[in-house]
Amino acid sequence: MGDTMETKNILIKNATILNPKSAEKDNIESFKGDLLIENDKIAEISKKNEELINSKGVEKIIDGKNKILMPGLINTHTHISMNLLRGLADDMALDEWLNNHIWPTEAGLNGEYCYDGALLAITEMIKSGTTTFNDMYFFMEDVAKAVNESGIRGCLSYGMIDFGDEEKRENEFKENIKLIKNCNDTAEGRIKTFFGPHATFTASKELLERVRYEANKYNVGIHIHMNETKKEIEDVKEATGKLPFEYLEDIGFLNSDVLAAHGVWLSKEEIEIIKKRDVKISHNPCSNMKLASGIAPVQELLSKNVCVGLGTDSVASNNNLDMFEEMKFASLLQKVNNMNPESLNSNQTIKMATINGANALNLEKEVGSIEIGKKADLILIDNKSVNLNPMSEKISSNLVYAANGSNVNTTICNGKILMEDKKLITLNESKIIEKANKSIKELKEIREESK
Ligand SMILES: N[C@@H](CCSC[C@H]1O[C@@H](n2cnc3c(=O)[nH]cnc32)[C@H](O)[C@@H]1O)C(=O)O
Ligand SMILES: [Zn+2]
Repeated sequence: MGDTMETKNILIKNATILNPKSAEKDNIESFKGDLLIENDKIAEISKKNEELINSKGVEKIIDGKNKILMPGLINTHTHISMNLLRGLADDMALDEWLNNHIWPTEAGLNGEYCYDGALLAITEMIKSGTTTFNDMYFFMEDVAKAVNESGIRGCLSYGMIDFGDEEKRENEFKENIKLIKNCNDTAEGRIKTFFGPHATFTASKELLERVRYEANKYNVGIHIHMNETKKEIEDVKEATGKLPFEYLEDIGFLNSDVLAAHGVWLSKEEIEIIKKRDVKISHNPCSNMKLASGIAPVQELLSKNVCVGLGTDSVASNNNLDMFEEMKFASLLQKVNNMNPESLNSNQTIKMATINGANALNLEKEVGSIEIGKKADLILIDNKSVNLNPMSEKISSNLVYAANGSNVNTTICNGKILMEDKKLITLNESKIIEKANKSIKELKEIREESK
């Protein structure tokens, strides 16, 4: 790794600092100031007119003039190795997309392919300002390797599917527990591990019950797909006689450590269960729109103080990992759905992509806002970019409605610079792209041969 990875103390001077403060209240502050990073943490924040931070012992100064400094974005639902499958199958519903295209291609995956896809995704995330992602997939120790090498922060779970088959179930637990044992809290604490039961229509009751037991035992969270499509609701109702969240409530699965991706089709009763158990929701507007799954009742969930973070899902249903675009889609979708332009305003949307995401991943003590003592996961955005001018008085407005990932100039994670002035420090972009193209070509050949 390059020199900059070794940087200990960094001073960012004269930046416009945007800080979503708490997950509960609708408050975002912005001010001009300096910020000092010591090792992996935010050590000092000075507002303009206050005493400037003493630059003694500072090894690196970043000029924050004409830049917005904000927390790195948090993507609460991904399958990053699927970056290899970008554009593989578009314009169809989830059921057909998974069964006829995604799953048959995934059958040829191995650890090396997943590593290649993960690096492609991490490159895209660092370039577009994401510093934490929450991932569920296969070959997660290879994804962990990519996280470790790149310097990003990741919550990793192995996606468990048993379709009621006991032998498959045993294997899935073995894989997920191995991931937890080998990777939890590794990479200077940047990697956390979760259990990843795929969904209530692919995982049996036995699997789900055991996940609750093992999650308590290992003290890790749970990442699951929930209530994504109408078909799923009907299938679960037919199999269990209940709606998905009612079913999970009945088997004692739900707790504040559960992060449920999607939550599109929710009954009033299910929303009450989510609230009561403090289950976290990851909202994935682009994926939900692209697969025509439906519109999640985000405004309603937020008004009931349910924690809703933002996610992209994989690029096979998005088709990118740009959290700035995701913020815009999230906000606009709620507005048109409620026929109310005040729905999901820009401050609420920024919070979804930062502090709420941290809260959803049980990382709120570490990341998601700019507080002394938190990890230095920060991004700088060029406010000289043409699409950000004139700069609105309300900074969040420009960031949600006008910005995109390519406006990110510098990305810092765990106090280490991963991209400076648009130059990647830890990763070799052209090599990663070349390798990923080779891998997907091979994967397609494997699929053809197995037909
Ligand atoms: N161990 C499992 C792998 C599960 S990984 C997670 C799975 O979720 C799939 N996936 C990706 N996006 C979605 C979605 O939006 N809904 C449901 N599943 C998805 C993805 O393709 C992958 O197969 C097995 O043996 O099949
Ligand atoms: Zn998903």
